[in-house]
Amino acid sequence: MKLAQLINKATQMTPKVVAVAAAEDSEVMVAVSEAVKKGLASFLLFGDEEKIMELLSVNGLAVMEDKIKVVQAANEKEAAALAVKAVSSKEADVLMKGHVSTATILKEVLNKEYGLRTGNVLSHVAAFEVPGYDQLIFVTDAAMNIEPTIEQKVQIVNNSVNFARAVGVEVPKVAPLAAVEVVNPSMRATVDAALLTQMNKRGQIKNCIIDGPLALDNAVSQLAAEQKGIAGEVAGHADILFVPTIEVGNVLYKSLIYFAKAKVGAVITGAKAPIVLTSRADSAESKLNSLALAVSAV
Ligand SMILES: CCCC(=O)OP(=O)(O)O
Repeated sequence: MKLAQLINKATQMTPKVVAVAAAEDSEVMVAVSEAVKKGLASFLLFGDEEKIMELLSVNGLAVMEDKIKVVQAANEKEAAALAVKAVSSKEADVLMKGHVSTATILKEVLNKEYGLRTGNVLSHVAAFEVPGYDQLIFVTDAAMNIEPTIEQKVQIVNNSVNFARAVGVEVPKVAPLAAVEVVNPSMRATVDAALLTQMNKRGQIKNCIIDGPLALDNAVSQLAAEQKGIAGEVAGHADILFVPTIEVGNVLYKSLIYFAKAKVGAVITGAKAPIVLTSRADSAESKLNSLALAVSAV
């Protein structure tokens, strides 16, 4: 499955309404314009009305009653709050981060009064198309959970498995990553990886195959796995790379983009609605890929 195929698939679904927080960003507006032209979604754009109108016209679009509405917000925080409220009141199906920091939008998402919490752990999942690697590879969690407990890790795995299944990977192979492939009691990532593996074997984590700890090389390269004598169904064929901390995930996310020239789409799952959450520095293409992923997962 390629990201372009996901966009095609998403255009065949019932168009969804997306609420964008701080839409006054050129890359966001290119993605919005492409999504409208492809019939992927319609948009509620919250933010600096003057700048948004300017960017709409640069992209050959205007306010259209049924496709694009613009709502003025005084600042990033207000834009985020209004966009979140639009989703919680069911005016919109999907929330999208515009030119606002991850912390600001997530604070509104977690607001007790009007936020999008469900009682589950919310977590970030990114789908990468890496040149030279012939399948989509998912990374979780690069943006939300800092240093999750084992209970949170179980929910993060479940969120990523549900998401991968929603976009077409029926039984995802999950590699909990660590620096080594054996359990070392002084390396928490290896202990938690072994627990996740055993919980999967005993049916406590379903709909996927988990095997770890694995290092990144033997999770994604059969050759590396063979050279290190690592066998199993996941080694060399991982669909989901489960990272132990946000630092590992964020560095892996940005390394894949800047060094490996990967394409990406990314969302937050586990909330009442999918949340498109890419880096502010990500391209319009990444934002469009993320919209397609979010629409496919609603
Ligand atoms: C991986 C997406 C979260 C992130 O790092 O966002 P910013 O680069 O906008 O801080």
